[in-house]
Amino acid sequence: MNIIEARNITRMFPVGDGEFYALKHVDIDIPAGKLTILKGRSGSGKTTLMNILSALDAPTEGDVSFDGQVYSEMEDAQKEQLRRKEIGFVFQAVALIPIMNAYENVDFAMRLAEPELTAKEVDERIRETLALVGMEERMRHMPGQMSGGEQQRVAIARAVAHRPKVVFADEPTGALDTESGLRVMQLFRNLIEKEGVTIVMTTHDPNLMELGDVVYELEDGEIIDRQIRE
Ligand SMILES: Nc1ncnc2c1ncn2[C@@H]1O[C@H](COP(=O)(O)OP(=O)(O)OP(=O)(O)O)[C@@H](O)[C@H]1O
Repeated sequence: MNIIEARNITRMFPVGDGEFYALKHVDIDIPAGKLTILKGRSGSGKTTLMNILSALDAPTEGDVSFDGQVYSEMEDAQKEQLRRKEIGFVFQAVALIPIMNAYENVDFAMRLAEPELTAKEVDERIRETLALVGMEERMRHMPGQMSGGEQQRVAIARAVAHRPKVVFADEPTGALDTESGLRVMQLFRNLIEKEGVTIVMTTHDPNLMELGDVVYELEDGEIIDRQIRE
C-alpha cells in the first residue's frame, strides 16, 4: 500500500525574467511502513520534492494524495493540521531549542501536536520515545551538552513522539560522522518495525542508500531510476 502518491508533479520557480523547473512531471509512490530514500546530485530537486510531498510547498502542476487526502482539495488550515498531526520532520541542521533540555524539547513539540493529551500521557510518551532513541539517560542534558549524533537522536524523538504516519528527513545524517549516521539509520529501521512509521529521507551518502527499501534517483528534476529491495 502507498501512503503517499504524487502524480505529474512540476514545480516552476520564477527566476529573474525567466522560469526554472526544479521538478518536471514527477510521479512517485511512497510505500507505507517502509524507508524510502531520495538520492541525486545537489540541485537535482530532492528537497523541493520532499517539501511538496509534505505539503510545505505546492506544485505548479500535478497533485499529491496522502493517505487518501488530496492536497489540492484541502484548505491551508487542513494541510497545516495534517502536517502537525500526521507528519514529523527531521533536518540536517538540528534545530533543538538551546535553552531546553532533551525532555523539554520533545515536550514542547508534543504539546503543539497533541494538545488534548493529559500531562501524564504526555510524560509517558516523552519518556518512551527518548528511550526508543537511547537518550533516556540524558534527558536532562541541554543540547550544548550533547554530541551531534545525540542531538539528532533527540530531534528524531521530537519528530516521532506524536506518532506521525510519515517522517520526512532531509539529509538527517549529513552533519554526522559515519558511526552516528549509521546509528540514525538503525534508529529509523527500529521506528519502522516498532511503530510502523513510514520514512522518507534524502542522502548523499552512497553507504546509506542500500539501507532503503525503495531508492529513487533524481536528476535535473526528473526521476531517472527506482530500485526496490525485497
Ligand atoms: N525558491 C527557489 N527559487 C528558485 N530556484 C529554486 C528555489 N528553490 C530551489 N530552487 C532550485 O531548484 C533546484 C532544486 O533544488 P533542491 O533544493 O530541491 O535540490 P536538492 O536536490 O535538495 O539539493 P541539495 O542536495 O543541495 O540539498 C536547484 O537548482 C535550486 O537552485
